[in-house]
Amino acid sequence: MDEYIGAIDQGTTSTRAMVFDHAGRVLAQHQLEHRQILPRAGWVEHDPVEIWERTNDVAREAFAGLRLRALGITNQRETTVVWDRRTGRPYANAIVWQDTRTDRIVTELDRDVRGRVIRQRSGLLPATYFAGGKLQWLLENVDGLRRAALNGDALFGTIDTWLLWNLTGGPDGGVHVTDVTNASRTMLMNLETLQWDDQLLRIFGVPRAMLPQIRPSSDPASYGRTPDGVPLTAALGDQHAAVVGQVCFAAGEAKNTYGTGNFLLLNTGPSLVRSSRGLLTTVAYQFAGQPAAYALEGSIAVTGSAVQWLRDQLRVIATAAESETLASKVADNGGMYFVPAFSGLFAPYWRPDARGAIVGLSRFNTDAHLVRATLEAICYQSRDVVEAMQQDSGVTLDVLKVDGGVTANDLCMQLQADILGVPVSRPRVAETTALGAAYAAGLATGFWDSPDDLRANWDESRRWQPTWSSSQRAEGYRRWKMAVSRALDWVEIGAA
Ligand SMILES: Nc1ncnc2c1ncn2[C@@H]1O[C@H](COP(=O)(O)OP(=O)(O)O)[C@@H](O)[C@H]1O
Ligand SMILES: O=P(O)(O)OC[C@H](O)CO
Repeated sequence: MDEYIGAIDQGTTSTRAMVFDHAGRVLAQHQLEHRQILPRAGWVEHDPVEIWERTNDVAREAFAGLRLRALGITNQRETTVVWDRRTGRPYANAIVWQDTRTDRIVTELDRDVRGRVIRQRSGLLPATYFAGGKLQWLLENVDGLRRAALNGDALFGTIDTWLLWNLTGGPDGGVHVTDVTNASRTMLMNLETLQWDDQLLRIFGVPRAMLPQIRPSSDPASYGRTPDGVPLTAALGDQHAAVVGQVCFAAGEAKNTYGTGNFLLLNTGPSLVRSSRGLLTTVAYQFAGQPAAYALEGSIAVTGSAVQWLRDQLRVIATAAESETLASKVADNGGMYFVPAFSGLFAPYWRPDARGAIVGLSRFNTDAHLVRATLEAICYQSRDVVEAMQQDSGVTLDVLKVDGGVTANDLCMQLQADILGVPVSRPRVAETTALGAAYAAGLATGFWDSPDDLRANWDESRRWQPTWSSSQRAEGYRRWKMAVSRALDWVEIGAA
């Protein structure tokens, strides 16, 4: 019987299980959404038990009848779970990466020397986005949690850790591990030693006893086996998995993933590049027995989720795909710009005080202009991070490799090429996140021999060339920057 590699991709909006063959082709897949719990303005939660159940459901469907040589896990990053090691019950809902309840915590940290320590040691910056502040909030607000953490009963994990612990037996001996890419998003790991950092743990008041062990992203020995005996040989954050899936193994190679948010990562090789323009330094991946590869990252909080907002809250479209048909009815944005700063603005601005703004409205505007402005906002935000990345790294992109759910939208990809002035290239398998987790798992078991083996699997399905004149591009970007300035200084952090 032939053998394949399985992947579980636990994303912000849905969970997918996929099976790949040696050529990187998809053999089977199944996907299920889970609830977005929005208890207050700015709060976003997931039910960890629901996520675990969805994971089981999609795995059962996709893996049925197929023999798996190994399984890789990839996940939404930063989302924070705490649970009881004796029962497996979460102490609270998971706090999702988009949640802004920690804005006061991080704003205070940035006012003194602690902000500098966080930047220097973790490669990140004080922001609501990362796990450290979320864990501090839980320790301060959930009754009995700090005591349970100190005596070793409470465990912390990002979603990789939560799934791996459950997959390997839960209260009956489940492994409590994370990988180096997920750990690099907590504000608790030292980016040079790749270990938890005592000074960072002190800043956030986090007891060491609740933390998982940090392991390489691809490793035959780190992650145990599923109840069916399939070796779990890889775990990595979804954006890092997409770097692997897009075979960006050389320094200077980059990809942009368009999902709930957008995440542009540039591989910088074994050297750690620090940004002076609002990008993050992060671990790209680490294969067992090798040094880590680092990346510069531009994270954008709201892109595909703005399309979801049009669908679910405003109801101007019935499906995400309809955004393309409606936006195609108009030739341009009709003067309208939409800055979807629902969680403040992430890279390169890092402004928790920003909120969504629609500007330039006149009576002429229609729902089609709003939808087109939403697609343009996805692309303008990407241009902001590309500009910062090119200046910080000295690398000039001659093509942008893209993937993720939004890249199904051909109009949006054409707009991206027009707004950037650079061709945009989509691979045959746009599910590069799951593919990257499968690659990392397969490399650990010898299913693939080396990263070079994987390059041969990458194949372009479509390329978009820029069509706008340079003056049109410059004028559009100038207006976008004006729109961004209108979205700032809205939330008065610290005001009662
Ligand atoms: N045709 C489309 N046009 C625009 N956005 C789309 C389209 N199809 C899906 N999306 C958006 O893509 C996102 C889902 O992409 P996906 O890569 O599955 O995200 P995630 O991994 O964050 O769950 C959703 O936010 C959805 O609104
Ligand atoms: O689940 P996605 O694809 O929206 O990715 C979320 C990111 O990992 C958040 O940092």
